[in-house]
Amino acid sequence: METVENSLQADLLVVGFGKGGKITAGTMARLGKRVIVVEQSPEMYGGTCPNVGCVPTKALVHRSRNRRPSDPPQEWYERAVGEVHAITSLFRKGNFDGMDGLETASVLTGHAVFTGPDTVLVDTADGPVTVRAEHILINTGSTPVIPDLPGLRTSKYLVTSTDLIHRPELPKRLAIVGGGYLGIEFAAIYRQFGSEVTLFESTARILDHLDDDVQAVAEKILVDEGIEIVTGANVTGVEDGDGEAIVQYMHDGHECTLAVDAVLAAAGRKPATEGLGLAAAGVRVTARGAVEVDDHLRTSQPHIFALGDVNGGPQFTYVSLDDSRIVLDQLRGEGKRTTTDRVAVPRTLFMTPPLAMVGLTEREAREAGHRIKVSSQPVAEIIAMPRAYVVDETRGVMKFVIDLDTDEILGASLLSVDAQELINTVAQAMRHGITASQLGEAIYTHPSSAEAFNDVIATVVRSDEK
Ligand SMILES: Cc1cc2nc3c(=O)[nH]c(=O)nc-3n(C[C@H](O)[C@H](O)[C@H](O)COP(=O)(O)OP(=O)(O)OC[C@H]3O[C@@H](n4cnc5c(N)ncnc54)[C@H](O)[C@@H]3O)c2cc1C
Ligand SMILES: NC(=O)c1ccc[n+]([C@@H]2O[C@H](COP(=O)([O-])OP(=O)(O)OC[C@H]3O[C@@H](n4cnc5c(N)ncnc54)[C@H](O)[C@@H]3O)[C@@H](O)[C@H]2O)c1
Repeated sequence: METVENSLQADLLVVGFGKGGKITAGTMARLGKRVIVVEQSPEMYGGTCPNVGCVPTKALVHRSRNRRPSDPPQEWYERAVGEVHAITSLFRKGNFDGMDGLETASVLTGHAVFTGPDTVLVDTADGPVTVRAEHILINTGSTPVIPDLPGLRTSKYLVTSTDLIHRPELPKRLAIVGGGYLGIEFAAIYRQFGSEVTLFESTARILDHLDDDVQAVAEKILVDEGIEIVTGANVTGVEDGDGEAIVQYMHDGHECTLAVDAVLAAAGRKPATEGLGLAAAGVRVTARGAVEVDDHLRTSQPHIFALGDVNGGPQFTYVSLDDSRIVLDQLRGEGKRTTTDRVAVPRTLFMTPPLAMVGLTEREAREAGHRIKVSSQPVAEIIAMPRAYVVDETRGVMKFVIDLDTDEILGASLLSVDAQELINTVAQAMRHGITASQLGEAIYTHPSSAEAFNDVIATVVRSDEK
């Protein structure tokens, strides 16, 4: 790297050590390009996912499920938090070493701000450093939305997901504002560790995008685990009391209150563009605060790209990873790959059992004008899948939405043990035109979860056939 009076010159500068930037940076450095990755926090090498997102939360899901009713909640939780920190430290170090150890790459720790279209000022512990680069990637991720409710933002009981997973004290009573991915996952985790959990969701029901049949099974699992779910909730404020917070809300026309030890904000995450100096770089943002990009993830400045949550796309680690494929195709490939190439992008909400989805729901398929048939079975009734009984997890349902005329798999909702793995097989089938019959009549190992497809796809519960 060429250094002149606290300034550095690079071929590629990555602002934010997220997934997509990391993969692009590593690939370009291995090709001999001079690469600098800037990360504002030494606790965040590798970004959200390995430090405070996917990895620690799924490690907590696992540890919460291992707790027996006789295990003391606080002790068990504190040990789990310690174990999870050991995992994230290992991954963080791996991320730093894996990048900084490359011959032509270095990691610079400090907050970055654009000062021009090709320059960024980094506030490092050793003083400011200016980095100039030919290409720049914005990969700064997202930050939690804290709803603007009276008393919430200033409450000393307010926590973000990051705050909560770092605390060794298990909240005895936890209120969660927002019943999306994060809210439901945290509700399930903390309930299983022994907290009393109340989930407030403003829409009329949780998991509203799901078909009624799957939604009902998922909600029942959460309720049976002891999670209090308040839907159509209008949280009107939070007041700090003596050693507790009082959550105020309207429900069914009544003013209600709930005393809790912590209030988790789980009302979505917004692209991290504030204070980045994007105006100085001539990079436009959308009305929702995301970096504006085209299908190739180029910003309004052609040499600057934005990857991951910051570009306003779906907020998943594997989407940030796929963003890196698009950007790498621009930097060293044919430049053909776009975000519109994506087909059948699966999603998993890690409640227990996990809820995984891909493609269209039954409702969406009908709205799109397909003549369909629906194949579905409760997990407990899938004779071809003894694994559910083997691992003692027979809750859930599997559902496929199939085009009646072409046998194309239009979508699937799998609420079952191993669904986070199974959904990838379904998505791959959808991408490559494998029909429902072919997926349903394939040979699978035994006893496994995939063999459920043999039974479920053959079990047609509804059809538009006249
Ligand atoms: C609790 C939780 C659980 C999740 N679980 C899952 C899951 O199971 N599966 C899944 O696919 N997704 C999950 N997600 C979403 C996933 O973590 C994100 O979509 C993904 O990490 C986004 O990656 P990214 O590449 O956009 O950047 P990030 O990984 O968010 O990295 C951005 C980095 O930029 C740094 N940064 C920001 N501003 C600056 C600046 N000005 N200067 C220098 N550095 C800066 C930040 O410190 C951060 O390290 C979860 C998210 C959360 C919060
Ligand atoms: N397993 C995973 O892949 C996973 C896990 C966690 C988070 N994530 C990602 O992180 C992102 C953020 O997750 P999230 O759950 O915070 O966002 P989300 O957008 O999934 O859900 C937010 C929920 O909060 C509700 N809400 C908003 N304001 C409210 C209010 N004032 N009162 C009550 N409810 C309110 C919304 O109706 C919505 O249901 C998601 O987009 C997701 O992609 C992914």
